[in-house]
Amino acid sequence: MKKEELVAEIKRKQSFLCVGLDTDLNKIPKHLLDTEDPIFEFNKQIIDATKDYCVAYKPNIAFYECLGKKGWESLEKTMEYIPENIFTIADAKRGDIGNTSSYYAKTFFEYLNFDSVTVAPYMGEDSVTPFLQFEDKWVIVLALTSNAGALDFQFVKDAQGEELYKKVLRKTSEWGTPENLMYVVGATRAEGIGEVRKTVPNNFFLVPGVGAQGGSLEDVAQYGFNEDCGLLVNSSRGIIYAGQGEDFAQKAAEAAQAIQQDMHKILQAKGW
Ligand SMILES: O=C(O)c1cc(=O)[nH]c(=O)n1[C@@H]1O[C@H](COP(=O)(O)O)[C@@H](O)[C@H]1O
Repeated sequence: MKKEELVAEIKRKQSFLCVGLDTDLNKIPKHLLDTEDPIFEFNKQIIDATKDYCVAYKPNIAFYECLGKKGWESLEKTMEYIPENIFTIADAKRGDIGNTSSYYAKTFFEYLNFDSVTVAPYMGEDSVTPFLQFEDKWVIVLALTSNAGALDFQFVKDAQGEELYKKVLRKTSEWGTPENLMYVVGATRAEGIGEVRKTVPNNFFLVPGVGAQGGSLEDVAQYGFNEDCGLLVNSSRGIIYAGQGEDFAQKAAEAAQAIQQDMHKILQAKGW
C-alpha cells in the first residue's frame, strides 16, 4: 500500500487505529475451541466486527509460529481474509545478515503479502535494507519501545550525549524514505514521542502501548501527529479480549469503536 492510500483511509474512516491480532488459544472464548481452526475463527469474527473502525491489522507472528504448521495456516487464512484496503503489519521483529534478511522479506512481503514488517535494527544497514527493496512495502524499525527493557540500551548516551534511539533514527532514515520506512514508538513514553517526531518529522509511527499497557491516546496525538497524521496506534488485548463470552466480537467492536470515536475527535480538531 502507498502512503497516499493509507492517509486517504485514515481520513475516510476517521481512524488511525491498528488492531493487534495477538491471538492466544489460552485467551480466546472456550466455545471456539471446538471449531476446526479456532485461531482463524476468532480472527475472522474480530475482523468482521472491527474492520470499519480500524485502518490496520497487526498479527503478532509469535502467536502463530508457536503452533507450528497449524498456526502458519491460521495466519495465511487470516491474511487472505483481511480486506484489501486495510494496511497489514507482520509483527515479526526480524533482521539478520543481508541474504537472510532478504528471505525474511520474501516470506512476509511475497508469500504472505503483508504491507509491512517490524525489524530490529541492531545488526545494522545490511540487515535492514533488504526489506526496503520491495515496491509499496514498508519496514517498521524498532526505535523507542514501550517495554521496561527499553531503558537497557535505547537511552544509553554516546560520548556526544546522544541517546542510542536517536542514532538509530538518524542512521536508518538515510536508508529509506517516509514512503517506505516507519518507526515503532511506544505510547508509554509520551515525551519520547515528541523527541522522535523532532528527529524524523515525516515518517509514520506505529505506536503500541495504549490500552493494556496504559499509554494515553491524547498524549500520543499531542506529541506525534504530523501533516499526514503520521500515526498508527495499536491496541491488541484491550480490543480482542474485551469480552470473553459468545458476544466477544460485539465487545471487540464496541472497544474498537470507542477508540475510533476518540480518534475522530482528535482528527476533527486538526481539521481533518
Ligand atoms: O512492535 C510492536 O508492535 C511492539 C513494540 C513495542 O515497543 N511494544 C509492544 O507492545 N509491541 C507489540 O504491540 C502489541 C501490544 O499489545 P497490547 O499491549 O495487548 O495492546 C504486542 O503485539 C507487542 O508485541
